[in-house]
Amino acid sequence: MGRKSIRKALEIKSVFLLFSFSQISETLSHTTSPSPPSSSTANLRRILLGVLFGSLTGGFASIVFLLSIRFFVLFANRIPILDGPVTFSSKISVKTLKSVISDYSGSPQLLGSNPNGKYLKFVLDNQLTVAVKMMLEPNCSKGSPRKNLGPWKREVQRELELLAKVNHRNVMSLRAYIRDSDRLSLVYDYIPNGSLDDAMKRLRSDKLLFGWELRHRIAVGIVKGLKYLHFECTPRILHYDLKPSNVLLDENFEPKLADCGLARLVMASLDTSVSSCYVAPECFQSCRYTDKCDIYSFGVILSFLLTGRDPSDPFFMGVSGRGSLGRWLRHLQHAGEAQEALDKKTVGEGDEEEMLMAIRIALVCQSDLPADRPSSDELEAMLTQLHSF
Ligand SMILES: Nc1ncnc2c1ncn2[C@@H]1O[C@H](COP(=O)(O)OP(=O)(O)OP(=O)(O)O)[C@@H](O)[C@H]1O
Repeated sequence: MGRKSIRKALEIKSVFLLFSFSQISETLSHTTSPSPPSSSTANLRRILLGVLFGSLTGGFASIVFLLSIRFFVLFANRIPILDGPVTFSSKISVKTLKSVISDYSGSPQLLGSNPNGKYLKFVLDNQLTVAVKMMLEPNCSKGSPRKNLGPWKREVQRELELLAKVNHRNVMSLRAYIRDSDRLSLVYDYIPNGSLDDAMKRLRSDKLLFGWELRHRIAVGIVKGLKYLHFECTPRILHYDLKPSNVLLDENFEPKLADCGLARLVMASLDTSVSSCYVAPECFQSCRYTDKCDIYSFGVILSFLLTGRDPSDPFFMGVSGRGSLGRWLRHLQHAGEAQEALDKKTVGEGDEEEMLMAIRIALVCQSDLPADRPSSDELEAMLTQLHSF
C-alpha cells in the first residue's frame, strides 16, 4: 500500500469517527438535558387523547343506546289496561255481559254477601246461569284512591288473567270480568249445590246427611285443588282465604275452590284485617303469606268435617278456655279422648279408626310452626292412603 492510499484511508476513518461522535452527543443531549417537546411527541399525545375521548364518548353513547332500546322494549311489551268487559268463554259475549250484568237487567238473586262485596246469580240471554262476585274495584287504600293507578290496574289484570287460565276439576276458573269505575265484577259458572258452608248448615239442621266417606272425598278434592295451585300453576297461586264458603260442591259433591287469590287483591287495597277462624296464627303477626297458611286453613276445614263443629261456634269462645277448634281437638287427642270429638252423625261401621287418623292429620296441619305443616302434595298422599291404614 502506498503513502497516498494510507492517507486516504485515514481521512475516511476520521470523517466516520466525527459523524459517530456527533450522533452520540446528539442522543446524549436528548436524554440528559430537558428540552421543549418536539412536534412528533405533541402529535403522539394528541392522538392518545383523541383515542381516549373517542372511546369514552363511544362507550357512553352505546350505554345510552342500549338503555333506550331496553325502555322501548319494556314499553312495547307493557300490557295494555283493558277497559270494559273481558270474556274468556265462548259462551259469554261482551254484549251480554254489558247489558245483563253492568246494567243489572237480569234481575239477579243474592247468593251471599260480606263487607267486601256480594255474590249474585244472573241468567244470561242464552239461558246460561252464572254467579257474579261484585266487589269494590281494588284501587283504594284505606278509602282513598291510589295515586298511580296504572301499575295497580295492570297487576289486578294479570291476576285475573291467571285465574282465567286455571284448569282443574277442583278449582273454579274465571269466565269473564267487568271493570267499572269503582266496581269489579267476576263471572264464574253457577254451582247449584252451593258451598261446603251451605252443606254443613243443612247438615246441622238435619236437612242433609253425609257420612265420613263423602266428607273424606271432599277433603281429598280440596287438597288436590290446593296442590294444583301450589305446584302446577306458574306462577304459583296461593288461595289466601280458604274456608267452607269458598269451597263449592258440584252435583256429585266434588269440591271446587272459589275466590282463589282474590283476598290478596282486596287485602292489599283495603288493608282488611284478618279475622277468620281459618286464618293461620302467623298471618296475624306478619303479612307474610305462604302455602303453609293455606294448609292451616285446610286443617281447620278438616276438623270441621270430622267434628261437625263450626270453628266460630261460641262453644270455643269465652271463659271455658277451649280457645279454638284446633286447641280443643289437641287437648282431647293428648287426653286419649279424640273419639269424643267425632261427629256422631258420621261415624259408620269401620270409620272410627280412619277418622282418628284424620284428626292427627288435621292437627299436624294446624301446627303453630308453618315448617311443621305438610305441603299440599304430602297431604294428598297422607289423605288418600288413609283407607289403607
Ligand atoms: N259459583 C257459585 N255458584 C253458586 N253459589 C255460589 C257461587 N259462588 C258463591 N256462591 C254462594 O255465595 C256464598 C259465598 O258468598 P261470599 O263469597 O260473598 O261470602 P264469603 O265467602 O263469606 O265472603 P268472602 O269469600 O269474600 O270472604 C257461598 O256460600 C255460596 O252459597
